[in-house]
Amino acid sequence: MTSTDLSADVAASSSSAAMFIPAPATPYQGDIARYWDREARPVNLRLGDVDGLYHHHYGIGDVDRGALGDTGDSAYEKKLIAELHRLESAQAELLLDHLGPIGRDDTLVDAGCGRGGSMVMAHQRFGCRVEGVTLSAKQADFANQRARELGIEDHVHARVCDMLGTPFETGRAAASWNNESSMYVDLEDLFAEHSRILATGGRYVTITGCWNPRYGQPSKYVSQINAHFECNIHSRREYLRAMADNRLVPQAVIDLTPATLPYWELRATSALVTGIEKAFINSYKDGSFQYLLIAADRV
Ligand SMILES: C[S@@+](CC[C@H](N)C(=O)[O-])C[C@H]1O[C@@H](n2cnc3c(N)ncnc32)[C@H](O)[C@@H]1O
Ligand SMILES: CC(C)=CCC/C(C)=C/COP(=O)(O)OP(=O)(O)O
Ligand SMILES: [Mg+2]
Repeated sequence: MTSTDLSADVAASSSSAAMFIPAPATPYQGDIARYWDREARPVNLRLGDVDGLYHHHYGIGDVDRGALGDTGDSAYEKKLIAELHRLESAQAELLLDHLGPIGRDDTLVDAGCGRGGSMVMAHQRFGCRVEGVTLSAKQADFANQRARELGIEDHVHARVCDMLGTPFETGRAAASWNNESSMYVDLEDLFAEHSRILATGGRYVTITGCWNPRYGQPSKYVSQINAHFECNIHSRREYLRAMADNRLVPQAVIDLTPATLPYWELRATSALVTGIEKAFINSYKDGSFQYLLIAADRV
């Protein structure tokens, strides 16, 4: 498969001046586009500055207390930022681990690509082409600028586009994913589109926060997270049902809740707190909210 095979949108360009920005499909999507256009939280930008990989997702894994050193140390906050960033990159590595065997000639699709950190990591690991979509022109510009700086703009490209209606050809993507971006869309519509673009035998992966049906209904903490990000968190049941409806058969379902708690406990001690930390910690601890990885085969 060549890099141009996947995209029917020949007019798309990585140059921001030439970027075609479609009108939002719904008023809600207009709100979300504005939200991410305006977003500039230090907890995201300062972490990205550590090594140039800019993420808008959370971290997993144990905190390396040795690397953090003494809280009284003048370099402590800088080390804390580096540690939070390391855990966020570990999260993206885990997602990439579940994409299956990917060749240099393959194309991957990042649905809701943000500033493009996961796309860069995917290209660096597999040497393949990665196409990202986001509602935010600012984020797409940022991701394309980073790709140019790294000299990988011929392989990594972001565009402003609704993930529910992409310009990608049917049945050509080797793998696709949502990294903390599926809570902005209807899951039946989302998985219908992934199912359309994926090759038969291709792999879909999501890492997401979802409410736990065992708790009963979305807890007050889940409602706080929804309000904070203007999103609509789905239940674990909805994910599995919508996948089954759309020829996506789960191969792995991993509860990452215990693995993400150390990230949140550490972040809550940082000067970069945003105020949402307690809602995540409380909802993970009371069992109303789960951090989940689901990897599914397109059959
Ligand atoms: C929390 S950020 C995650 C970014 C990225 N996946 C990461 O891990 O860094 C959510 C992203 O979803 C995107 N998004 C939300 N709804 C979308 C839609 N309908 N189509 C395309 N992107 C969407 C936003 O523009 C934003 O880039
Ligand atoms: C797991 C859930 C429910 C995620 C909601 C989507 C979201 C906003 C993710 C993190 O983005 P970010 O990195 O911009 O957020 P923050 O500024 O809090 O780090
Ligand atoms: Mg963040």
